[in-house]
Amino acid sequence: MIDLPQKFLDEIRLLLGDEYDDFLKSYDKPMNYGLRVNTLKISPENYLKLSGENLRPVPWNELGFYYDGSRRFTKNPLYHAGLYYIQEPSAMCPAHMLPVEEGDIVLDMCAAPGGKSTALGAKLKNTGLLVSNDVSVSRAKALLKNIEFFGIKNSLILSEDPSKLAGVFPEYFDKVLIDAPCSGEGMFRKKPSMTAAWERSGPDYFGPIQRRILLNGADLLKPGGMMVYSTCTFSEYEDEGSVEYLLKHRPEMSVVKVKRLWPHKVDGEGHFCVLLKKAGEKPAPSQECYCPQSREDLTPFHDFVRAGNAEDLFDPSRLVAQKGSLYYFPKIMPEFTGLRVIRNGWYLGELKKNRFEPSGAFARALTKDQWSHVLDLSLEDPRVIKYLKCETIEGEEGQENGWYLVCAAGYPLGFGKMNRGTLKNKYPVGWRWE
Ligand SMILES: C[S@@+](CC[C@H](N)C(=O)[O-])C[C@H]1O[C@@H](n2cnc3c(N)ncnc32)[C@H](O)[C@@H]1O
Repeated sequence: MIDLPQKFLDEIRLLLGDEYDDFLKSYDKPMNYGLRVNTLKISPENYLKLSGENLRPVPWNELGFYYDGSRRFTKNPLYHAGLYYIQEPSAMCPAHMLPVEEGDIVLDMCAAPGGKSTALGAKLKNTGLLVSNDVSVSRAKALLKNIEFFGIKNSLILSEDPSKLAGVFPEYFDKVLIDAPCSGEGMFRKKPSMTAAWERSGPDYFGPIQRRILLNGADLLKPGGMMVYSTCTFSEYEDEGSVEYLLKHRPEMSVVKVKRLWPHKVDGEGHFCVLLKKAGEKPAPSQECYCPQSREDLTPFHDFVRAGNAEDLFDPSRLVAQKGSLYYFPKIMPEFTGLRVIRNGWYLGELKKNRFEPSGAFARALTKDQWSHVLDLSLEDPRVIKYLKCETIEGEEGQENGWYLVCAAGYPLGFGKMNRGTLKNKYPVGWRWE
């Protein structure tokens, strides 16, 4: 049994009344493990077929499944191909609740490490714009990896304080998600060490932070826009209390629906989500495309994509070179000068002297049929793991020299350069299978 703080227990008893004993018993239940399928790459049905897994669905998200925690689903080529994200089942609720539509401009305000951003990106289907922000630079870097792993091309990753964003992008977003920092009461079962953190910084510490972020979120939202506020805590001060504060100070906001997940009622940890709407008529969609042009020579990139028969994928006016790194900007992009940028657009690779080195993110956002030279390995082929471990592998008989898109079961993992039957590995070292 976890040693729960008495003050926490007293508050829960007050909140739950008759259900208090059931709530306490939930701490003896086994933990739930979940994965969420990446629909940018595969449908849930096809994932189950391809993996051969018989997984129980998560009731509140059709893309989510429970799995047996004694098995490591991260040690799987399909995970490395970005086909799913490992996510606690209750945490699948907030992004699912936000009604994102194709073409929307979406902000994920507290995004790292990317559980909700990857879900929002999948909903956008690489249309519109996904701005994923986290105030912590180190956490924003983990977020970047997950965005790239998923094959999301239309993102702007920032690391800023929400008040700064509100100053730069007033009423710019169609949808905003605030998965706020909180006292984490709903995670005590998953991470018992969080009880000590709660004693140091509990609801009284997080409440004012949440209230400030919520006001900024409302100011960032277009009239007619929608916002989800979520926490993984039970505290009424942090949940309903923060929402009440928002409604009082931003009367144009109203509650559409509320969902509370209790661990004694569902197979998942504690979570609170509320969907809010801002009054007013939605303005015409933004057409702004900020693409700072540079004088760098892009010939090596054009040669590279021509050799792969992939030139048509790119509108040259959206190719942006920044000190030798090449990005493809989304169709919609606001001017972001002065903000701390972790990533702008789809990172394609490095322009070296007379040659181009493709990135892992480039490969991940392609489909197998978008590149002419493919080394497609079956899931059982030992070369898959060798490739993911950044080792040199052999190609297939008769494969000519050049850049190959290495795939597992048809899903891109990364690039490699074939030379006389041997493939030089270009898988990013930071993504290496350990
Ligand atoms: C609950 S976590 C977010 C989890 C994330 N949404 C996911 O699904 O992977 C809360 C995040 O808020 C960030 N954070 C803390 N204070 C913040 C602030 N004042 N503004 C923006 N983000 C903040 C933390 O760095 C942390 O990554």
